[in-house]
Amino acid sequence: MIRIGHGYDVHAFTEGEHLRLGGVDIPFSQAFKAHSDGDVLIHALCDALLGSLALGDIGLFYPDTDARHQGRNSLEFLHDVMSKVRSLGYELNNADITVIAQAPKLRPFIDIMRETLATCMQVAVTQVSVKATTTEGLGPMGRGEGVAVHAVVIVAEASL
Ligand SMILES: Nc1ccn([C@@H]2O[C@H](COP(=O)(O)O)[C@@H](O)[C@H]2O)c(=O)n1
Ligand SMILES: C[C@@]1(CO)OP(=O)(O)OP(=O)(O)OC[C@H]1O
Repeated sequence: MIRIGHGYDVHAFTEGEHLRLGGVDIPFSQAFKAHSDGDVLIHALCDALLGSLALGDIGLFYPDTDARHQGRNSLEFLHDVMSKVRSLGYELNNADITVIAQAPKLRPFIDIMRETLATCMQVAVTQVSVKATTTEGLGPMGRGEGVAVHAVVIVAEASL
């Protein structure tokens, strides 16, 4: 059986010197406001993986009321979520992720994000797509108030 999952997350900007996106530190004039490291891309990806198996969402497993998650590297959430997926007998077929950000320009960082995510999930880099788009200046992302991410995954039952 194959199953599809979708995840969506938004984080606002606050003072800082880089953005953590897809497990990569991207130089920028601001950072993400969050309880963890604020990696909005990984949060959306975790929600897509959890959603694909109707397991709930990231806040259910890693609540922002738990001090253990304060400042935590979101790659650890992703690694743990993939373990849950595999423990139920599923493997990731592919993930397609769209980052909505007016700035910074993400193109130079796309491939290292793909490699970082693929390594964390123990899949091939060809199974992980990351794309970026602006909103042509429209809305909160267009005004540079933060970043939104959509993630879609297909998971498939692992063959015996
Ligand atoms: N933060 C971003 C946003 C976009 N890109 C790249 O630019 C292309 C054009 O973006 P539009 O929003 O004008 O369609 C887009 O396809 C991305 O390749 C980017 O690198 N970083
Ligand atoms: C990741 C968690 C936990 O540290 O906090 P944040 O980094 O604030 O991220 P968010 O996507 O708002 O919610 C999930 C939280 O449980």
